[in-house]
Amino acid sequence: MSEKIRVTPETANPSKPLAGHTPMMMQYLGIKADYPDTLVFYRMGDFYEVFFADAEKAARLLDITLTKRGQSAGEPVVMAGIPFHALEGYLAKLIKLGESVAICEQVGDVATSKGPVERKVVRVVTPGTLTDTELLNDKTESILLAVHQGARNTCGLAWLSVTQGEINLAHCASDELETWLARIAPSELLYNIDVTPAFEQRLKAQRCAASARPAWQFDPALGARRLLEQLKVASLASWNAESLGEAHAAASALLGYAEHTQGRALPHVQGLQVVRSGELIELPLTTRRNLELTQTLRGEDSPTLFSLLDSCTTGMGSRALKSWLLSPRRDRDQAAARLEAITALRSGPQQTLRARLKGCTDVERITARIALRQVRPRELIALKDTLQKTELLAPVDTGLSALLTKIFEDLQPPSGCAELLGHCILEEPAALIRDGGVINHGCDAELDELRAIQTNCDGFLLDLEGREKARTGIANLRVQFNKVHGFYIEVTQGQTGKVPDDYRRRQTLKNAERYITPELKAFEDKALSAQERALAREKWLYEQLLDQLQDFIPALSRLARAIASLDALCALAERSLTLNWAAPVFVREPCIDIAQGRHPVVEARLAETGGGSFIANDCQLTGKSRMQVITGPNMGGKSTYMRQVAIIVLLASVGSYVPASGCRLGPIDAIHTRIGAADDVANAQSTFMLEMTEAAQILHAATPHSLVLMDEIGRGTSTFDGLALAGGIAAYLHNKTQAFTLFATHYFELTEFPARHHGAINVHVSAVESGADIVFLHHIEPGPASKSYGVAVAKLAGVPAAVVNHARHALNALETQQNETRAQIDLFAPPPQAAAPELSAVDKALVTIDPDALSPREALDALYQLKKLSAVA
Ligand SMILES: Nc1ncnc2c1ncn2[C@@H]1O[C@H](COP(=O)(O)OP(=O)(O)OP(=O)(O)O)[C@@H](O)[C@H]1O
Repeated sequence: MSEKIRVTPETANPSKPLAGHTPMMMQYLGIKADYPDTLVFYRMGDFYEVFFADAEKAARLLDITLTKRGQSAGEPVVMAGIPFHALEGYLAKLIKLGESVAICEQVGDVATSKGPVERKVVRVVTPGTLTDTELLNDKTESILLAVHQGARNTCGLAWLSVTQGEINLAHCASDELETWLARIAPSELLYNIDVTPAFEQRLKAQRCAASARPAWQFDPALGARRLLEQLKVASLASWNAESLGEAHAAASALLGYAEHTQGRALPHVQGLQVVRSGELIELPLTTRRNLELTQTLRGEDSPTLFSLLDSCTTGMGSRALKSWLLSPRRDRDQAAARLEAITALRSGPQQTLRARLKGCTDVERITARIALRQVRPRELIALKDTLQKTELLAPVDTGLSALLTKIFEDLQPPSGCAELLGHCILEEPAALIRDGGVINHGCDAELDELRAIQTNCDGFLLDLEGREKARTGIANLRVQFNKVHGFYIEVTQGQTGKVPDDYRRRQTLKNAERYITPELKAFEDKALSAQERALAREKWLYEQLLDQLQDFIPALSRLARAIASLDALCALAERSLTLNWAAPVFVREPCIDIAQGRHPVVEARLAETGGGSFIANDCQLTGKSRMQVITGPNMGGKSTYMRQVAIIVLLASVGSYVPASGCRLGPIDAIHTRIGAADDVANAQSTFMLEMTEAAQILHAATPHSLVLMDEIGRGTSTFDGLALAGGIAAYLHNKTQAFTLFATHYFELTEFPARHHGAINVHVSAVESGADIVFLHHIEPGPASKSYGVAVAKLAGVPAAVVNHARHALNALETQQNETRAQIDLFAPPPQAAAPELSAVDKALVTIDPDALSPREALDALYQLKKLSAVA
């Protein structure tokens, strides 16, 4: 019965006058006017309905049927609906598509209301403010970010995950915005409607939902006030956050929007963190992508560095580990503390602890849901079990680790919380409080009594039946119940003469009469209302329990953080043991000194597929020898080697053990990568343009403390162009930037670079020829590669023999020709100074004139002479 229905402009536009609409449509349109850009799900009985333009959109996105019913203001009402119990599934689909949904529930009393029952939007579900377990990914935060475009090319940022308890603030230069967005990875972002079109364009280019909010919401003074109220403090001084006016403006919009979506304040958000440029090691988006930190180049979750590392037993641990991996700090205090903790855990306790952590519920998200009063009964039981479990997480031998000592201090479950939950909630409660069957027996006398009435019902009726049979002498008398008529005593027609006076007729059937007595009526009133009253009582008691639980929120948040950190540290300890990793050593002098390093993901894949063992390689970059020019055949292992160096540097900076037999690491401020080239068609950038844009960004941003990976720069254009550019870029990195650089290239000419640049050396990946075939040894050796083996690799790849033969002949011919005509080109010579231009006749004449030695007459002559010369020129 799907019928294609068009929405007329009249009904599509809810701002039109409401006159002429049915009362219900008036109510709907009134609510919709407050949510013009959001799908409104309007509760009607067992369905959520969407109307008019929303209905068209929902029908299209959700593949549900569009229908037309009745009339309102002379127009058919176009609508689509979903059953209320299937809400989660439809929400998940819409959120994935970047849509937001306002959930409008019936809040008034159906029995007493005149006209449509009162309805209200109770929450707005948006991609960046998710709290439902079913909609959230266990291992990823859903982050809401507000961006404020400030004066003088600065931006204020404020972000949070509604299921965490912390607000983050930052200021950044406008041109660093994309780097920050890559780091924060928001699911939804908000910006001031008054931003410049160019700025808006940059925000919209992000792959997340972005919406413009009214300018007044980005008010610094309002933001500062909101922060103080939220954190319940008198000043932001202890975070050094007083002067971050632009971030305050962003925080104002952020908190306003988050509260608006939840329909209430966020009492669990009580932490603040100020993230400052320069505190973190830069990991630009290209680096995250190229190193496949959390996503493969094809956009999958595995195999990545994170999927390899993440042996956490809880979602909280996985999320903490991911955030550690993506935000290593430049100062190494945090990394050193983690390293110390991992070392202590490796010596034994990690196994016991991991076994005990297994099965811990998501305390962090449940805590947020308690604060937002959305928690479900079964989550509370899971929380109780976890609290009892954490009591078992007695401090292990923490060695000298201050971090572990602190974690064990915070692991104490809040006293009385588990007991309260055990006392109040049934061990196996119903899924939703609205169904009843949640509150424990013995928790509330009134509820127990109401439940007793229901339980004792059968006994009472049997007893009454027995007594009435004896009183009336009617042997086949029955006491029964049906939904329409309630309780009754049924007497067959032949026996009605024996019925006593206090029997009142309720219903006459063909063969029987049905009666009620005062005693049965009194019981009926009590029994029927008992069920309803018990349900209402349970709901009320649940609300009371939520009130009581609010006091535990700070302690529960602390506990959640402690479990998350312990789990992440245990996972890193386990990985280091299983994968045979070593502890890095931090040193002050500039260096990246790796002994027998491996690429952990390639190594794991080789082990999995039985593809042979991984060949470990050293890498030494020091203050004096900062650049390696890496040559060797395709498939030889250049990219793998470069990536493994970056991954080892990153892991060490996070505080993890590393896949090597040893690693000494000096200070690092960034990891830049320029690897591979895929056309960014979406942004209309050609391969070469993209390559040069990325290279330019690196040349501007890198410092002597940065690690730079350059893989085959210049190959996107003609050989000469590419070679010349590659040479220029290498020289700039070597002379100006002085970053630690791994420079892989197929241009053999670049192997001459180290001869002219004292900070660079040649290395190559080894391969040997056996007949016409090639064997890769994947070993990094000093010196340049002797040849490129491109044709041999093509043969290996299955290129037809005829093509390979043709190529081999052509190659020989080309090499001979080149040797004969090779002119010595000095690729790395500085560009010549522009030759001094020749002097013009006027200039030459001017040189001969000495104004102080001329008489007025001579000066006039000279002037005429100059005019004449300039006319000739
Ligand atoms: N050290 C190693 N030990 C074992 N196998 C390796 C090693 N390095 C690389 N390999 C294997 O060789 C394959 C090719 O490596 P890689 O992509 O690094 O080569 P490449 O020299 O960068 O090639 P190209 O120049 O074509 O990009 C890898 O997928 C991996 O399977």
